[in-house]
Amino acid sequence: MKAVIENKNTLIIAGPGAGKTELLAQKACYLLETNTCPYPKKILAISFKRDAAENLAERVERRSGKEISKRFVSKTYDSFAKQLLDNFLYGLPEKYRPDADYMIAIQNRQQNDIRQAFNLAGAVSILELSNTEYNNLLNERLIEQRLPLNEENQSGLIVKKAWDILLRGQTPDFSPALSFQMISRLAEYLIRSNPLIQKALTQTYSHVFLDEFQDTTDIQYDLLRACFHKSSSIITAVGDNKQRIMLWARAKKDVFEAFKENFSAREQRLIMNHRSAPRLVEIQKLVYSYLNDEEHDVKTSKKWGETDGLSELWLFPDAEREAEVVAEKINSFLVAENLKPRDICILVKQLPDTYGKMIINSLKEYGITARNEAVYQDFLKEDIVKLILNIASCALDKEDTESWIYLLDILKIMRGYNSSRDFEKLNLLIRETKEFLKDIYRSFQDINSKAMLTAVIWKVINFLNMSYIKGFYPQYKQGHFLDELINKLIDFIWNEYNLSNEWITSIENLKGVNSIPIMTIHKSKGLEYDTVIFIGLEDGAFWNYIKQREEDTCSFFVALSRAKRRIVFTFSQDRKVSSSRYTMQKRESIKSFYEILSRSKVVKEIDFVKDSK
Ligand SMILES: Nc1ncnc2c1ncn2[C@@H]1O[C@H](COP(=O)(O)OP(=O)(O)OP(=O)(O)O)[C@@H](O)[C@H]1O
Repeated sequence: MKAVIENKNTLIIAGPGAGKTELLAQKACYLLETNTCPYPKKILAISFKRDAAENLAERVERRSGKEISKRFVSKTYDSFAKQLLDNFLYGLPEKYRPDADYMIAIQNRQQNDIRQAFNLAGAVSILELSNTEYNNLLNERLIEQRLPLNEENQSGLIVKKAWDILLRGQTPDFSPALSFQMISRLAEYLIRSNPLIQKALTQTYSHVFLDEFQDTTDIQYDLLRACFHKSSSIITAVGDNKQRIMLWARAKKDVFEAFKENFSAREQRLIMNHRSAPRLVEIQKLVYSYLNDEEHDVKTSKKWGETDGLSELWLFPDAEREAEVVAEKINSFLVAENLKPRDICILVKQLPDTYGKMIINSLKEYGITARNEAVYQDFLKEDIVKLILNIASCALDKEDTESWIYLLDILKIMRGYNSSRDFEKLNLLIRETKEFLKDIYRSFQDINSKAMLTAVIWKVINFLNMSYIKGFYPQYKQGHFLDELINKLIDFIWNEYNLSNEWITSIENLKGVNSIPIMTIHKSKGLEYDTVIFIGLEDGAFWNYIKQREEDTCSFFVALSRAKRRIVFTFSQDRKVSSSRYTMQKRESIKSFYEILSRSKVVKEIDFVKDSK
């Protein structure tokens, strides 16, 4: 409770399942309902992933209602930085002002865009480097320095020239493209050069929440400092340094210490684990002390009995046998234990398609679907995707009241209607929407081609009205992102329809209601499942363990701590991983993980190798 009502800059450090996210939700409700965040000021919450930002906003809305929670603004770091840049583009000095139509350079494309920009900038000597050195250098060099860049030496000039090309493009065919890291650098420079924007920001947000603070990068930290250092905004950061698995993505190693010092933040600790059953917490404690040295007393929730929690290690001769057994066991979890597909998660260190392929096929024999969630995770959290899918759901299924309420709430706010005043308008809106949904229902029945599905989706968008959409969701104002999302949505729905031949099922399957998610540990951060099956606790999966022992152990910890009641690890003696020529798997370099499992005395080993002989 103390952490909820504390009204000073605070750093809350706590382990997995301690309720860090929950605490932020409770704190938001407390601040808004008691007017400690005085009207019309707002709370800004910044998370790393879209689903985390969304999850937090939903928790606040459920408790305090839609009206009050309008003053709770939950964003990702990327969207926060991008919105600052887009809203105040002209506040940037001309030299660093991007073309207003810049595109987002993402993942593989980012590497190519940046490489091309450097090539165009004439970095001939850099071209002699190896591919990895080259990419590292380019990715680092562009963003390592605060702006403006030092242009006094030759290499600084090349970096600046590459920035110029990425900011404004180069004729004939190189379009302006910025990575999110570049956007954050620009946003930070913008705030630093415009004290009035910084003032407006701190006057808008009386409180700022930072989730998963251990993953904050140096660039994001710079941006936070530029925005809120020495301001009246009160910051609450929550995190766990044992879940620090983003060092490869430039997470700032000393971010806790820096925050305490720069923002005079007080540290508080939570010692509960509300999530995991006691036996699983026993294993977590051992990993914790392996990472930490300090003894740590974690309390578990009273909802569990003392001996609750199951952990098993399954050993296999090869990945085929592994797939058979995993599918058979999952089937029995669903049937005998009455679990739902979304109660189970298949986790992998990386390459979900490679590690999950055979399991997906074996599960099909039981009529169970599993899918690589990376493809859908962020996409399904996009506002426009959720809205269109909800419209499709309530058009196709009259009983779906949840989607109907969701849709009506958004339409009301989009059109600026007030529930207690605009009675007539609201009635008309309800009638119009019902008619429209009937029409959409009929249109769905006639669809027999992708072109017809496209026409129906556009009918929905036109009903919503493009300018209302862009007004309501400012993230879609700039660039081609909205069009890309709509095209992708049409592709996905059409694929699902070709598999099930039934519209309601297609929409449900796309939402993932009926499938078991397969994901990497990175993607599982902040999530929780009754049962977690970690596939491939092998040297091959932790191939860089020797060089990044601490980060990999943190990954192991994150995987372990996603489970509420049961965690299973698999080891297969033979597994083909596409990037390697060798198929024999070992568990020598990660033997400390196995020692921890064995020392905990709660992990049951089941040897399917013997069974197979
Ligand atoms: N005070 C509480 N009482 C009961 N249950 C709680 C409480 N706080 C959190 N929980 C529940 O415990 C689980 C974990 O909470 P939450 O996701 O907030 O933890 P976290 O500290 O953010 O975890 P992680 O760092 O592992 O992602 C959730 O199911 C949540 O609903």
